Amino acid sequence: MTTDEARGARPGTALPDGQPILETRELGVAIGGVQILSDVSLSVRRGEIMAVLGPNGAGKTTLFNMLTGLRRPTSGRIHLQGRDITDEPVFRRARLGLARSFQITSLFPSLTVLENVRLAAQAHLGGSLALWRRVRRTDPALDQARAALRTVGIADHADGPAAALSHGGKRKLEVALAIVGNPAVLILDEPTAGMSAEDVPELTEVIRQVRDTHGTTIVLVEHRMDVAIALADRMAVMHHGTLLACDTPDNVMADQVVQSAYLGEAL
Ligand SMILES: Nc1ncnc2c1ncn2[C@@H]1O[C@H](COP(=O)(O)OP(=O)(O)OP(=O)(O)O)[C@@H](O)[C@H]1O
Repeated sequence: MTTDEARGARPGTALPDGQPILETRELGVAIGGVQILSDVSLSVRRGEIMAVLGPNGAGKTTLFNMLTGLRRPTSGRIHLQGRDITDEPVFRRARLGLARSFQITSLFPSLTVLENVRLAAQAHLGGSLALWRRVRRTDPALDQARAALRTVGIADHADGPAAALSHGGKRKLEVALAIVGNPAVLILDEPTAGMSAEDVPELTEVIRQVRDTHGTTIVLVEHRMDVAIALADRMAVMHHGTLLACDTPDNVMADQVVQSAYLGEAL
């Protein structure tokens, strides 16, 4: 474990507010000789919510995969809290403070909601994953799990099976699993995907709560413009594998280049 990792659950908090916490520099990736992403230089400030959006095929998922370590870029670098993480595997990025949303499929459906989050907390704390271990008077993993469930607003469902949660409840559980280690940066891949329109405002409020109560920097990959506008301090618009604009929602919406990129493209 490095000094940064040993410093605790939120490594590198020495950077002041507003400073870049996550940066890509001239990031590119070619797959099978085809350039999928080119020259993406994105700077995410500490404590902001940034939405990455763009039409289908713009390169959002590819960028998400490179930030989280699932895919290696073929050019450019990625920096987290001033440290080059381009070649770091997923688990080391997590230890350095970068968390990503989990898929619903990674839940244990027959375990309770609380047990699911407690397992994630134990993994972060580096302890045993045994559910049957003796219950101690103080269990940091359990405390962290309960706190995460309160933040996302599903504490009332803690003792019920994860499988019994509604779709919206499961999306909140995904957020709880991702925040349980108190990450410095949280990357969410289309957090509202598959949700009914009436459930969306509640989840966007949960995401805002995570930032407001924990100061977590949040990058969400989104293709719903309404969600991005409602949540984001800044929006990064991708188009054909390049970064077209990165600015406040108002400025992005007024940007002629962005408008023409979206004309003729189904959102
Ligand atoms: N493994 C791959 N092999 C070949 N081409 C790929 C691969 N992965 C992605 N692409 C291509 O790269 C481009 C960007 O894809 P990506 O999935 O990143 O876009 P996206 O913005 O996430 O799209 P969507 O909103 O539809 O999910 C697309 O043209 C896609 O076909």
